[in-house]
Amino acid sequence: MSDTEFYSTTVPRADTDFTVPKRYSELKMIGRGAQGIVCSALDTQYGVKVAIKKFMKPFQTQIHAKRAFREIKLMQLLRHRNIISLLNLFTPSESIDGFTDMYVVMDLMDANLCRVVNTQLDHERVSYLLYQVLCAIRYMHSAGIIHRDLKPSNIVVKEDCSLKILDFGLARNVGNFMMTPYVVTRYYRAPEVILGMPYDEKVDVWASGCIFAELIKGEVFFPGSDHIDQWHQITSVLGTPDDTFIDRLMDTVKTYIRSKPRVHRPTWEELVPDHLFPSGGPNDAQRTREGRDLMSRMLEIDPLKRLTIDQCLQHPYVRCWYRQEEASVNCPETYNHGIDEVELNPEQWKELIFSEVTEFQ
Ligand SMILES: CNC(=O)CN1CCC(Nc2nccc(-c3cnc4ccccn34)n2)CC1
Repeated sequence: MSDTEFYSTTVPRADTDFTVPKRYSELKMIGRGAQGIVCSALDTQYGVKVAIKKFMKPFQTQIHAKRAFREIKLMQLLRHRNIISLLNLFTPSESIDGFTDMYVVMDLMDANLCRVVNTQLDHERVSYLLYQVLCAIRYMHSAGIIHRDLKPSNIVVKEDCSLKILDFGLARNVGNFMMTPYVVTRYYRAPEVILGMPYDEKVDVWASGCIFAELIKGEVFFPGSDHIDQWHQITSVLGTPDDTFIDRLMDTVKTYIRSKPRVHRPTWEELVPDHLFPSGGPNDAQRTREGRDLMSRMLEIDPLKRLTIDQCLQHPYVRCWYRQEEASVNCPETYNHGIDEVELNPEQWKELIFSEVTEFQ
């Protein structure tokens, strides 16, 4: 173990203590993720606030271990201003025998996007938030990663409107059942994922479009109560898709959709009328036209008609923020998805994760 001195502190309201290097002080609980408790802390070495997430026995089950290992591998691989970064990774355990807890240190942000969606934001802020989501997703795609589970609760922001994506979505082939009693949010799932069709990067454009619409409307755009209802919400709002899309579906799904009454396609002016958009500014009317146009091209049911991430970034509504270093930079390495397929027993996961933690620097 490095020469770091550790100390244990009980965190108020958290049902566990944190054993961390002395440099981290003033620990306060700020949230509870799927894998563990998160605290804010002061890093006295650099005089900055950080977030520290504790993983308890991350190797206990295949699901927990895969998710923990994938998270620390991806946090090290993806270096982009709009993706949460790994500042430190440690365990107080001196040897693998005593290894139980792992801690991840990240830059601290002020709130997640859920906090922001029901506030009145001007076009400046909405377009800047959307631009940053698109930059983060484009960068992940350049590393060969499709998020597939983008939603406001795993996006965090600061007062200055800077934004970071907190997690890296679903592993490619792991079924999305969750061992923990966490509700899976389907509001942002693309039609092709709901209908079990082949999917690609466009699923993240759909989710970004849903988040954009939610920022404007101030509530979830397609609030499905379950898997099937999610499809009803989408078709009741956007109308039934045309045959070019339905013809590509599996026969059972094709029959089901054709059995439903056709829903007429409303105009986007009807779907998101002017009064939902920011107004009062000198060019708000123009910005509203641009915003509605981009939203309509991101929320195309047929992925073949939906904009690509790069086309979104070139759209007038967000192009005003365009800078090469964030909007067209590519990840130097691609993610090895083999990690998601490997099946190890808890002891092997324990060794793999322990070596990842102790080798971190
Ligand atoms: C609606 N609730 C909030 O906005 C509470 N926020 C959540 C974000 C947090 N800031 C932050 N900054 C960096 C990483 C994480 C974080 C990383 N994982 C989790 C899990 C749950 C809660 C927070 N996190 N969180 C500050 C309090």
